[in-house]
Amino acid sequence: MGQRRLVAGVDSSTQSCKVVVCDADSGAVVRMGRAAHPDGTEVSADHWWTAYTEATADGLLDDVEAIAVGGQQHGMVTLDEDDALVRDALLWNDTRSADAARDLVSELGGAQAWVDAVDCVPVASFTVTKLRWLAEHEAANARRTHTVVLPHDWLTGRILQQAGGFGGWTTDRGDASGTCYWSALTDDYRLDLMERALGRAVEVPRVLGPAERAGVTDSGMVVGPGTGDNMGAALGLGLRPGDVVVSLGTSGAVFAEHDAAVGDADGYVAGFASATGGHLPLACTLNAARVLTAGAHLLGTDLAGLDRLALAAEPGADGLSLLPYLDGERTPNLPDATGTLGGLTRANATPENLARACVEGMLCNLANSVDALREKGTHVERVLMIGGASQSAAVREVAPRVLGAPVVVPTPGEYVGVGAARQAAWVLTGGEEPPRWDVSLETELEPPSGRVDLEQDEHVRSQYADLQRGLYGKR
Ligand SMILES: Nc1ncnc2c1ncn2[C@@H]1O[C@H](COP(=O)(O)OP(=O)(O)O)[C@@H](O)[C@H]1O
Ligand SMILES: O=C(CO)[C@@H](O)[C@H](O)COP(=O)(O)O
Repeated sequence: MGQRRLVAGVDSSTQSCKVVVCDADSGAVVRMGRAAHPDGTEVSADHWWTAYTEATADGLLDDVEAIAVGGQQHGMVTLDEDDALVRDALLWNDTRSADAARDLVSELGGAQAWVDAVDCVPVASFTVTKLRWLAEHEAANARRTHTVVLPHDWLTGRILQQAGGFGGWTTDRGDASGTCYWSALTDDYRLDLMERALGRAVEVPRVLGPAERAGVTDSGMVVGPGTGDNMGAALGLGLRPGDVVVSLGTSGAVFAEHDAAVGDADGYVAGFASATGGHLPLACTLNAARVLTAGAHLLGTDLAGLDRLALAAEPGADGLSLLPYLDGERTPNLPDATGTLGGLTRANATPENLARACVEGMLCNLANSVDALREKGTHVERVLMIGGASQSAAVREVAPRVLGAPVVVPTPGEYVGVGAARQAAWVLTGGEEPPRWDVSLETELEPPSGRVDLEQDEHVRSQYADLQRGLYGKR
């Protein structure tokens, strides 16, 4: 038998850094490490390096031949001419650039003009809006900025700076497409849009091909291009036509592989690029798994307790609905919104109903994103549900009903990390396609089809939609 070859994938996400070491042929996870990131929407990139170092301590990367990094998308990492950090990174969930987003949209001539340019409508999450905020609020930092990179670009470069082999900053199509100054329509930068935001164009990372090397360390470890975390998850899951991913991490992300741009001037679906050379239309909420932790906290219980309570309530929580905009919201674009509990009466004011409303509210918000993808021509044959909150029993009960599609839960795993590792294996072995790695399923959940069930499910969606419309006048 030939010797086993090892590759590693990193998921440097909002809440933590997870590193998986996989068998390059089969994708089997051999070992893994993790470390926490600090909370907050403004974080020094140095923390990501500290967490990566901690997660890979004690020889985790021994004998690893190639590595790639998947990272939280959009974060603005500013570097001076010596590549030192100018300021803390502003993350995807930092909403201070909401006014900048509005200004940029109107200055270019409206949402359609942005869709024509980069297939995305800027919202506070996107890097271009953070650059405008920097120019308007921190002129000295804006002037010191020589290069702008994304979280995964920074960690990839830092690995090479530390271990030898750094040849300049790099990125990939997937993550670059989340800046709004790189276009998946033309596969090229739109530095005029960066200049519009920041007042001048600065250095940007070189965009590598899907299986191109970012570098090789002194010890001979190949470093892949890496990608955004959602593009990494798509690679890790090996999506087939009809698959739509609903990822319930800090963010709620809904996406599918596509062979063409989507062009959504309503701004629900962003026209991102995939890590394999195609498109990855994606709708993303700021509020997902942490709605459940907040709900549990409110009820004085833990996540298992929240599950028990939610499962003891009837669908629709006896009329109680939650608009889950606890951290503001991005999809729909309501950066200043807060959470709203609607339909509260003395009769329905129970812990069970409140727990149910948290689960249903989080999922109704994401169901709107699934519908937006459907409206843009995505065929939804089944939903692949991943991310921390996919482990919740109540989420598993409610998801197929509210999303209106069969839901499969892959065997629990770090799919962003596995996707990055699959990219690393691809870079190592070459070839037109990434290596075939099988994904096993833990469970398949069919939506109930009885008349009463369907009426209940429709009711859950419509009471949520009524509350939303009443307060904000839109989906
Ligand atoms: N059984 C569970 N029920 C609900 N939420 C869970 C459960 N297990 C983990 N989570 C939540 O999942 C989140 C982490 O998921 P993850 O996909 O790793 O997020 P991220 O990639 O954004 O860091 C945390 O907010 C955690 O509370
Ligand atoms: O902004 C987006 C996608 O557009 C988020 O999905 C981030 O990429 C962060 O993801 P998680 O930390 O929740 O995995």
